[in-house]
Amino acid sequence: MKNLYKDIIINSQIAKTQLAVLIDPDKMEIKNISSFIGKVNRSIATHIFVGGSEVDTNIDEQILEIKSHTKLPVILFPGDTNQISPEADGILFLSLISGRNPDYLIGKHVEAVPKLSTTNLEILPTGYLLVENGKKTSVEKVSKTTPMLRADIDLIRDTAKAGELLGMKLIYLEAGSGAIQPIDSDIISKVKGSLNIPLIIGGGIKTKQDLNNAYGAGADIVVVGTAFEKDESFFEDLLKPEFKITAN
Ligand SMILES: CC(C)=CCC/C(C)=C/CC/C(C)=C/CC/C(C)=C/COP(=O)(O)OP(=O)(O)O
Ligand SMILES: O=P(O)(O)OC[C@@H](O)CO
Ligand SMILES: [Mg+2]
Repeated sequence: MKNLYKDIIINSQIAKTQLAVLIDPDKMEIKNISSFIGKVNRSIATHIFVGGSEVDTNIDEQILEIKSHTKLPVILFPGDTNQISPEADGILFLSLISGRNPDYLIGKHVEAVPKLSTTNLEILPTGYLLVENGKKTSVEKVSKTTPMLRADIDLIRDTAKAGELLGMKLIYLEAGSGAIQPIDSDIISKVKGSLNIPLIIGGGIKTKQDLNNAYGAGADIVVVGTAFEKDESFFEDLLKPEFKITAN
């Protein structure tokens, strides 16, 4: 049994860099998992997230294959209830608090309960906020919600804080998969400044500079998916132990 949340808190307290590699099961062939995970293992990655806005693949089989090649924790990042797998270690139990679609605020969660009750997944209640990035994202389409405006920083901060006050254990600021502009540093630092729980940042992070900006502004965990899908050589920039975060 892993202590996923406890470890995230400890790592945040000791300022250990936490990087989650996002695997979208529809974009990963089972035969390529072993080599991909080899690269993940040699990098500074601390977590593997598995999920997508829409997924058709047999996710159990993929997770078993991932777990046979790594000791890193595997956490579900589900766009829907069909992505719940008992083979993972935990699940980001996302509530899309930037939107006002009841299905994504509480509906899917009620639906998920019977499935979750037959698993040992560690549940990580997560307030999930979608912020505009310059193009329409899959999450926006699937959830039929509007992202928050980048200029509405105080509203983003207050929405994240409301999530914490409701008892959520993590806040995830999402620019959207393949975002043109990742979440701005000033949004990250303002949100982080008001929170007492860890902050996850994702969407459009594709360079070391983007990573440094996010960590420097206060991200506890950064999520990278598309950049590795497009070019696995990005892992070479993130090899341990050489990689060091340089805060701005
Ligand atoms: C409670 C359960 C089981 C599910 C929660 C359902 C909720 C509220 C989801 C939040 C909204 C949502 C659709 C999140 C998806 C997050 C995700 C994994 C995005 C990654 O998107 P990609 O699938 O990579 O998009 P592209 O295909 O465009 O790259
Ligand atoms: O695919 P990228 O752009 O890295 O985004 C990761 C994640 O935040 C998407 O939901
Ligand atoms: Mg994607």
